[in-house]
Amino acid sequence: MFRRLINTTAKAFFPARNMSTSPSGPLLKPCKLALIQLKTGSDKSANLTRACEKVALAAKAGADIVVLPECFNSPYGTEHFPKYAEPLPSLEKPTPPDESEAPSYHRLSALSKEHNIHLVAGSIPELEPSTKKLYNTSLIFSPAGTLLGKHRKVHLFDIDIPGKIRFKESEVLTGGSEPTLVDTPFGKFGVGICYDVRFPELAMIAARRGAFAMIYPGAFNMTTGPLHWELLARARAVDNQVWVAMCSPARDLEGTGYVAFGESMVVDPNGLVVKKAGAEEDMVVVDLAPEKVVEVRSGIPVTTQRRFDVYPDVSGVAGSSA
Ligand SMILES: O=C(O)CCC(=O)C(=O)O
Repeated sequence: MFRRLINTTAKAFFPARNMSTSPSGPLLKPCKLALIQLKTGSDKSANLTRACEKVALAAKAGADIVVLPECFNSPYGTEHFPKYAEPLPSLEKPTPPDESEAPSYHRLSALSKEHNIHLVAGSIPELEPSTKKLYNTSLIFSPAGTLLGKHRKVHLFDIDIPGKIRFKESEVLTGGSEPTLVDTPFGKFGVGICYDVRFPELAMIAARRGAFAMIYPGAFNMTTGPLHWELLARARAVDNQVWVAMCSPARDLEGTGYVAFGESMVVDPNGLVVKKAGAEEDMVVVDLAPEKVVEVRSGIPVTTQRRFDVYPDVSGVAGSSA
């Protein structure tokens, strides 16, 4: 039953037209990727303005794809999500609500268009007007400012480590129900949000459907950040022989709220950290070379050695080349 559900979801989400991979590999041309490790506060408009300024700098540095962190337009906390949430369009219903209702959407769309970049716009709290449900949502824009993808965080961050950290997103949020794969002229990439990185399936599904990278806006904390942030990024990269990008807010030890870990990073398809930020506001810029995925997969050919006769293929494309 579980297997059937996954396969159905994956097939529904990744239509056949998205299934081919170029003979040259999943990254079709050189790509400059920039992660903005942003300092955020409680003023939504100020957060957006700061994000716009930093994205402009990334574009000036030649970035093709720019990534913002999880919950970059609000403080991170269940008490804040309802107050900051906005209705957002979807691929199925692309007409956006008015600017007064969805200011973040309009500013981010204009931003990607102004700088002619692909923008993985971190995540923001979303209100679904028809159900009144709230989601933690990443919008992905094309250089024309159109919506290319929308990822609703699938795995909600519900943890309790006594004496260290308790967080329960499910008190107010609903989990998304689809993996996300975005098609661009560079090739395809998958998107997950923060806690999603702990679940290898989303990255496996994306990689086996032809992705060259997984991009995770995230906001780990001072307990699980040192434990697992880098380990998980490297694990997803080496499992799938793809690039992995993790983009965090800056660490703010002076505030009174949730303290994000920082250390945004890009990991290569060999699982090596190529570049990593510290705790402060920063920008990580990395050139992704098209030959890297091909080279790593040809040297260690796990992508062709899988045994789907022994275990199921969660991507629903057994026999695929990734
Ligand atoms: O998985 C973790 O340790 C942190 C996850 C998290 O902070 C989040 O999902 O927002």
